[in-house]
Amino acid sequence: MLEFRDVHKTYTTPQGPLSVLSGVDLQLRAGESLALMGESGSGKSTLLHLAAGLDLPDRGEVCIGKQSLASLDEPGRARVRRETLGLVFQQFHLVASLNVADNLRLQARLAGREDPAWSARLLQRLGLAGRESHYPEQLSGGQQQRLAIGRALAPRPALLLADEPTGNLDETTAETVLELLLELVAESGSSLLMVTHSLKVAAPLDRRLILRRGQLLAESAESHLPCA
Ligand SMILES: Nc1ncnc2c1ncn2[C@@H]1O[C@H](COP(=O)(O)OP(=O)(O)OP(=O)(O)O)[C@@H](O)[C@H]1O
Repeated sequence: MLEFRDVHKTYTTPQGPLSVLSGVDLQLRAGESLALMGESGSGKSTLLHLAAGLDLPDRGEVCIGKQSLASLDEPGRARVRRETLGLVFQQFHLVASLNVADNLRLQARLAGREDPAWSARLLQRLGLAGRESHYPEQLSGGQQQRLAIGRALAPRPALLLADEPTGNLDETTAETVLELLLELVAESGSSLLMVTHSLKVAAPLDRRLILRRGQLLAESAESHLPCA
């Protein structure tokens, strides 16, 4: 579903080149869920941006399905994002001028895959049935993030990319939102790549990988590393 092959990424900064990823290999199979962990600044968001084709590697290849993202032009990558990916970020990025029902159907409409029965089920499962005509500002933080998750999953994307999706929520709300996210990802049949700082958040996912010094390590390898 998603593959990184020997991916390198270096940013140019006023202080000189900053190498963030140096030889990342990753395979995520259809229906699989993977937590991407690592210290602040280790490159997790960079990796997620490359997976979404929002940025390109300096070396190596990122493929979604059999499609190499670097072989597409920007409109081609935008099409892959629209048709194949769901994105959820720490900030909810809801459209303030659209009500709950219209926010929910936005992504599915853009992907050309509206499914009223699935949308109605999502609304129910998100606890937002009856709130269709409300606007984002009338919802709590947890409700807004549930809506953002529902919007991303409305087209049943092959892959959901989530960057700290519960990072802006209090602990209790975060737990219920995460549980719901995992249930709906399973129902939708999507693969999941989720960035998180939290071992507790990562625990229920199929696999956990840690980004450290530009490379991906299996969770168990972390404890065998020499001191930094
Ligand atoms: N556009 C950019 N130009 C220059 N440096 C960047 C750019 N984007 C990120 N960086 C740097 O690359 C490194 C990795 O950043 P990234 O945001 O991927 O880390 P992260 O693991 O997601 O961090 P956090 O957990 O704090 O969100 C950081 O040192 C950051 O300052």
